[in-house]
Order: sequence, then C-alpha cells, then structure tokens
Amino acid sequence: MTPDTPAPAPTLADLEQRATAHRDRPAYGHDALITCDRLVRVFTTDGVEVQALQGLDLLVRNGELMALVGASGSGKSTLMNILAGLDEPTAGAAKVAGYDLLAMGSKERLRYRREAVGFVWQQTARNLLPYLTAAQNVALPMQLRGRTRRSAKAERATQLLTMLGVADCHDRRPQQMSGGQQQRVAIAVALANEPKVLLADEPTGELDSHTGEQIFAAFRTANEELGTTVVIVTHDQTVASEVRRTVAIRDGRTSTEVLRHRHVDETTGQESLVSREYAMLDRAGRLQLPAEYTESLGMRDRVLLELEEDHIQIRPDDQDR
Ligand SMILES: Nc1ncnc2c1ncn2[C@@H]1O[C@H](COP(=O)(O)OP(=O)(O)OP(=O)(O)O)[C@@H](O)[C@H]1O
Repeated sequence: MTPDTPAPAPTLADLEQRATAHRDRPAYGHDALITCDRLVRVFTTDGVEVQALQGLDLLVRNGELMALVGASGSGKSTLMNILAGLDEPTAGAAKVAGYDLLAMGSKERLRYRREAVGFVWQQTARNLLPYLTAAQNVALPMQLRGRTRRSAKAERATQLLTMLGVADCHDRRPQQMSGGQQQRVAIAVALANEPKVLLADEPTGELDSHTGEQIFAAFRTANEELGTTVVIVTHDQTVASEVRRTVAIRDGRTSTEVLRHRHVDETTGQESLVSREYAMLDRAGRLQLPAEYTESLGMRDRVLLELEEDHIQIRPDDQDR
C-alpha cells in the first residue's frame, strides 16, 4: 500500500473489537491510593473567577513519600484542602483510599477526615490544642473516633511520641515545646488513627533549616515504619531533593516530575543518586513544556511536531522566523 492509498474502512467486527478492548482497559488510577482526574476548582470572589485548579491529574501509589512544589498561587494549597476533605472541587474526580471525595455525605466526610487522612499544617499553633499535653493531643483523635480503650490510647500516644523522637514532651503543653517539637507532636496527632495518607502543607515553613530536616526525618520515619503514604507541599529545596518523587504544579496543573533513585556502579561499587526530570502528559495528550525550554528556542503559539521511530520531535515553527 502506498502512503496515499486510503486505509480500508473498519468493519463492524473491527469496531466491536476496539470497543471491547477500550471497555476492558483498567480505569485511570485503578491501582493508585490517590487519584486526581482532571480536577478543577474555581473560586468566585465579587464576580471575578479564579481557576485555582485547571484539570489537574495526579496519581500517588500506596507507600509513596512525595513532594509537591510550585510557585505561589499555582494551586498547591487548594489541592491539599481538597485531599484533606476540607474543600470540594468544582469538577473532575478525586479518590483517596477508596473514598470518592465528590460523592461523600457529611457523615462519610467526617469519617474520612478522622480515619483515612491525617494532616499537618504550616502554622504550628493550628496543629495542636494549647491547653492539652502532647500525649493528650495525640489521644484526642482516637477519643473522637471512639473505638479504643483508654489504656490502648495512652499506649499508642507514647509509642508514636517515642517513634518521632519527642517522648520527653509527653506531659508538656505546646507552649512548653520548641517549634520543631510541636511539629513532630503534630505528626503523631495526625498518625493517631492510623490513616493511609498523611498530608502536610509547608510543615517546615516556620522553622530553620536544621529543624526542618528533623521534621522531614520524622515524615520519613512515618513512611518507612508505618507504611503511611506521605504527600508534602514544600518550598524547601532540601526536602524536595530528598524524596524519590517531586511533582511540580504550574497554573493549576501538574507540569513536571522529578524521579530519583540510587545507582550502584558495578565496577567501583560507589553509590550515587540519579535524578531524571519528566514532563507530564495529561489524559487528553496535552504536554506542558517548561517555559525555559520554549523561551530559549523562541517557541510560541505554534510548533512543528514530527513522529520519529522512538521519539517525537518538537521544533520551532520555521514560518515564524
Ligand atoms: N478561598 C479562595 N477564594 C478565592 N481565591 C482563592 C481562594 N483560595 C485560593 N484562591 C486562589 O487560587 C489560586 C491558587 O491558590 P493556592 O493557595 O492554592 O496556591 P499555592 O500554590 O498554595 O500558593 P502559596 O505557595 O502561596 O501558598 C490563587 O490565585 C489564589 O489567590
């Protein structure tokens, strides 16, 4: 067949086969713990619309420890509030640990927030009740859930505070602790009901870099020892470079992703950290090119695409020059 010969029209049997293949394909995010599918959140203030999330896709697998980064106003906190069950998206789909975040009634939402997710906020004061000790703060979510015996609650509180290196704060109130100790106790509170997911919005934002590292180590401990999936929003480069996966959000969409893995040189045995940056291809096939790439080649409005055997070429529009 020459390139100009039109392809034969598909038969009914072909179409049926294609439809069956499509139906049998697993749903988007079927094996993920967190699935955000074309998530949209529009805020309207005084008649002015702000599209904080503009069709954001994100999949997080069970057991991951990942960071979300992005410029101010890119939509990170909006996403975290939705995942925390505090806000509802305008459109799209979001599922976390089997809960459909768009279809939850108020009772189920409450159960979701008490049992499925834990959160740690930037403001240390927002995470703990000031008139309770660390141990009482950790016991409170278990009490609200109302299932655990008193001694079991106390035992779990002590275990969590010890695991996170703040056993000495057991009987102290928040104002008797440093900012870093308060954040570690806050992580213990968030873990009290054994959530599948721990969400943290700029948890090291109010702390110096050394204390920030200790807080990040506490998240890593939760991830490694309890298997909790951790999603951290951060501006902190150290945190972002220490996780295996960093996803960047730009204009309300996931734009790029950095994956890191340890590589051991076969001959020298030396270990090094290898990182690779990926662009995100959304479900509609849209690709967001990094601004520094497009600007350096003067790409605007229109680009040339060519399919090669094992890659796609994107070149500036030569008519433009
Ligand atoms: N409740 C709200 N009402 C109106 N607009 C909002 C509201 N919350 C967020 N926005 C807008 O949505 C956009 C995304 O905000 P968001 O707080 O999610 O960004 P962010 O990436 O977390 O920024 P930062 O790093 O500064 O915290 C911004 O333009 C913001 O002004």
